[in-house]
Amino acid sequence: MVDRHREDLTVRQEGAVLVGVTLPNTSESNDHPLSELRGLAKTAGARILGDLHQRRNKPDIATYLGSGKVEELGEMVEERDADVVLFDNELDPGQVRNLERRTHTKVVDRTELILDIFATRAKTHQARLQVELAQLEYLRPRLKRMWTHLERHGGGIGTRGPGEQQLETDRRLLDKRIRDLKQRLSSIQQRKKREVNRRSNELRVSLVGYTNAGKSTLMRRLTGADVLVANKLFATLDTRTRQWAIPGWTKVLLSDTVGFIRDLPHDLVESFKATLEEATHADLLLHVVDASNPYVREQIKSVEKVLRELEAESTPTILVLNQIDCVEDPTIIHGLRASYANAVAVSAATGEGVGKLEQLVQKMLSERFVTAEVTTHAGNGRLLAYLNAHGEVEDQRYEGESVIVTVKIARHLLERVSSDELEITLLDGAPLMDPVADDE
Ligand SMILES: Nc1nc2c(ncn2[C@@H]2O[C@H](COP(=O)(O)OP(=O)(O)OP(=O)(O)O)[C@@H](O)[C@H]2O)c(=O)[nH]1
Ligand SMILES: [Mg+2]
Repeated sequence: MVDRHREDLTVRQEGAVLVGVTLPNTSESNDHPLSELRGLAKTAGARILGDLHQRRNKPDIATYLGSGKVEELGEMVEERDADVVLFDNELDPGQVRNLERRTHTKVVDRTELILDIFATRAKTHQARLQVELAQLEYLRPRLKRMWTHLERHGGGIGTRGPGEQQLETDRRLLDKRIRDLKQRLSSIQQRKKREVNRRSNELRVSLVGYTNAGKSTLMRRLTGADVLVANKLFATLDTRTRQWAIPGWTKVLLSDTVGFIRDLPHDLVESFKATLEEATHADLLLHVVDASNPYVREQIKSVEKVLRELEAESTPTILVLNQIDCVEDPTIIHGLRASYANAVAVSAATGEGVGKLEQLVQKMLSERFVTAEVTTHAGNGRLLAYLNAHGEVEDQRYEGESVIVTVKIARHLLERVSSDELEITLLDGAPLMDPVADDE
């Protein structure tokens, strides 16, 4: 049952008609209301046969689209021999059913389309499990729809009278699979957490941002990593981490991860939470945007919303205004820099501005980190272990009964160990806070 439905979701090679309804509260400009859906449809491999757009004060309860427009859609589908209607909005199961009935074709809403793209692009074990979980959560309340669909096309052995009993059995199987997936994902997550804890002396910087902004291109530019770059939405679905040789720091790790999108389906955020948190719980975030996109401000807002959902809004962040080689009007960059603190204009493609970005990263890391000479008695093994675990020990020498350690360490972690048994001399960075004061 589940597999059958998943086959239905595949829109590859299919001829599609795009539909979007703009409601008054949408903040988007009027330029190309369906341009993003067009990108999603192409990424899913659909051939676009036509589109239809409507402005409404509120969605129609039965069909989302107004009834005149539904007629028009039906005609367009027939005329162009479309296999599927792709909807830019999120539909409830009843609306899908009504639209399918009236247009005599398959109707796929925005959430289902994004899930489908994720399903075809997921490569690693973890990403596959996460996508399957999101799909099943999406499917569960819609099980009934599939059965009525079968009944309608009526008949044949094996499809007769599935009824409530069959539905119950299916739901139970589905719930069992959902539990199983959650369990497997949580054990993967725990294993990863242990790995991260073991490497707690490394500094983590993560690239986050709207899909197709240029995160992977920037990752390549900064670390030389051979990551996939593509003019497709959701080219990257897994987190990739590489050493970043940034002057003055030896243990900086840079991670590239899955992009965000407006109205990212809730089930997907939930399922991908582990992957997203892995990236967002960093020492520093590089929020990459495509400054040449007319919707850049909306995209920044969408990303900030997801970051809040992931409780990462307080992580220090640099806004990377990427693709400036494609921005013709300089006032756009000026405007963005005026609205956002810590913004740097770059082109990941040409390398312009990347030096400035590295300088700002160095500066922001230095604000959180200090280099210090810590002097203590040579037998203070606990402190030495602590400094090695949480900081980057650059030098360690003995003088009589004492040991002097030169260490680069997060300011608050050093403040935590200040005591009478040791002496701290700062080699760089602003003075430490009084040790009795609260952490940060
Ligand atoms: N002109 C220009 N194109 C760029 C720049 N940065 C990225 N691109 C192009 O933008 C497209 C998307 O780049 P990616 O690096 O794959 O974007 P991403 O943010 O990793 O996208 P997802 O993984 O899909 O979220 C590719 O076609 C890149 O070649 C830039 O600075 N200038
Ligand atoms: Mg990418």
